[in-house]
Amino acid sequence: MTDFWRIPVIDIAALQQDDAVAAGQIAARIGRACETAGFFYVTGHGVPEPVVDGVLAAAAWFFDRPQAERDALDVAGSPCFRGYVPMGITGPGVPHRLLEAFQLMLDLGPDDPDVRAGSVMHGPNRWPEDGLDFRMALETYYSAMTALSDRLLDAFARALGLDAGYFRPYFTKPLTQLRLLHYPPQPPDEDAMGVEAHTDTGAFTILLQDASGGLEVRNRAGEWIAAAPVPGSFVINIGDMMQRWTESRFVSTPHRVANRSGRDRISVPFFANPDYAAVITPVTGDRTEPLACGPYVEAAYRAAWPRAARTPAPV
Ligand SMILES: O=C(O)CCC(=O)C(=O)O
Ligand SMILES: [Fe+2]
Repeated sequence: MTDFWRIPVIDIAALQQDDAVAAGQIAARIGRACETAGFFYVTGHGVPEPVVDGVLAAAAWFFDRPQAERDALDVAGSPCFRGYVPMGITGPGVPHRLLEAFQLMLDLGPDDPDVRAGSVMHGPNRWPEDGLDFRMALETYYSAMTALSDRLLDAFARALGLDAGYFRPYFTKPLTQLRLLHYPPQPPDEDAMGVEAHTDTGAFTILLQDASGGLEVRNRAGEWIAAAPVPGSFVINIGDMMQRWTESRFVSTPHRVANRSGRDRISVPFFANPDYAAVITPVTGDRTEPLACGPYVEAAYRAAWPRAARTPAPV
């Protein structure tokens, strides 16, 4: 497998035009990036700047609220992993993290069939009391990311030699999660990380990072490659599920964050996950067991936020 020492920047503007040849060329570049680094930047993505600025401003507003207000939205009070995750709260065996978060998924009311059935992955989002602008900024951003993720899914499919729409039916009521992350400035002598080395669980991630820097990606030689902020871009990375879906043709690469910028860092990952009911069988062969998406993502969420889901795990 080829190693990498830089993370490619790919202008995907042509994916939005009606030019199959150009789209094919972009898809091929994306495919090569997914096979080597498992990480790439996109520019020319068409997400309006005010939408991006809006979500960063919303995050700054939220993390500036009094601690008591943030705590009122604690994910521990949510039956479905939505809300605020205070600093340092992680699963068993995971070291303290210099990170707090706000997270949401599809916003589903009591009449939704999955909510009625008691699913811990489906339910309502939680919002601060005077947070109408906050909510609008996040919902607008979530829609923009959904549209971008559809275009990326089509590019992944083309890169794999599949029909462009191959992945779409797996993402009709997706378990996709949006998180706002706040990394306070890290004391130089503090050896805790914002996020320690890990791979992402789901299909793929669209990450917005502010100008602080601090994200690093591990190449196969074990060196940490900085994913420095590129203005106007998003960082895309392949997750474990897409690695499995492609029988490791696309790679899920370890990465970590330490905020040594001396100021607060905000990032906004959008974790694209298929539907609860989706069953993933490898696109390139049949050597791997099918994977039931819902239980897999649910198990990862239960491990990450053990206080959040009061409903007992399915047996
Ligand atoms: O904040 C970042 O830049 C990356 C965060 C991350 O890797 C994650 O939340 O999975
Ligand atoms: Fe990650």
